[in-house]
Amino acid sequence: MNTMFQTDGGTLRVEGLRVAFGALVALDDVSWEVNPGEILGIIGPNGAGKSTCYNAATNMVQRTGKVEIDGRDVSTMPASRLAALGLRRAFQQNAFFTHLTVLENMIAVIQPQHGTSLLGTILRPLSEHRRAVHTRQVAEAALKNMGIPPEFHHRLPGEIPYGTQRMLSIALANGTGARILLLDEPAAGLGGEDMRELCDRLLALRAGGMAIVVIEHHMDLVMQITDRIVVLDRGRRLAYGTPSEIRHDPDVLEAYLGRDE
Ligand SMILES: Nc1ncnc2c1ncn2[C@@H]1O[C@H](COP(=O)(O)OP(=O)(O)OP(=O)(O)O)[C@@H](O)[C@H]1O
Repeated sequence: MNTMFQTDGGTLRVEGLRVAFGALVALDDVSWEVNPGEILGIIGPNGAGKSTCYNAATNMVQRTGKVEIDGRDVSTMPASRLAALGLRRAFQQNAFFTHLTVLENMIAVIQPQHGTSLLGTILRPLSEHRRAVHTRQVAEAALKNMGIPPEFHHRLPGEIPYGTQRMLSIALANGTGARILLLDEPAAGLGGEDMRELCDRLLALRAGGMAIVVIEHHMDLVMQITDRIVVLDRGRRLAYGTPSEIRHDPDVLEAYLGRDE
């Protein structure tokens, strides 16, 4: 196994999440957890509350309920500090700096941990130069780990194939130091070969110890790679279990899997 994938994964646990937008209860008493080396799937019909779950878990929306990382209550911690604890989120829309190359995007993301400073460049130019070279190497390795080959590193994100763009958005969320990754429909718009590539990469991240949560509409992918699944329906947790348990759950079959979507 590629040791670059090794990570000190974390445990994210949410308990009794509740979010209301006026009279609409978008999330009602929802609990789940994901541990190092696990993939948790969140599924449900449109409007079931999946994205709101992420917003609630990352303290980006007003809610009640509890969020814990490694047993520590982080319910009131700002989203930026959660990122420093290793909780990272990749959005469904590929969010890149469109005028920077693929490599520059990666460097921008990892700069806080590995980067150079203006003052340092003026006062200690040689050591800052070494740091810049090191940052670039770390960025190149992070891109290669997500299957983004060197020939794309100097292109703009909009110029690389769509499947590779999806990998780039995961690589950027991962950056360095990610321990828990929240992915929003990572397979959206992907074809067969790209889908297989995505599965392989996610399984490699899991094998390296990362805790991963995926919101996903592609049932094949969810059933294939997840350890546990949360099924949401109209803001409530309809079922929670292994793929096999979910596949045979009568409530799930009736409410979601049985529908033509
Ligand atoms: N900021 C908001 N203000 C008002 N209502 C909202 C807001 N965000 C979400 N909702 C509502 O909350 C419910 C849950 O939305 P959410 O986006 O979490 O669903 P979802 O399961 O992610 O759906 P999809 O699969 O379509 O992305 C929906 O009824 C949605 O319209």
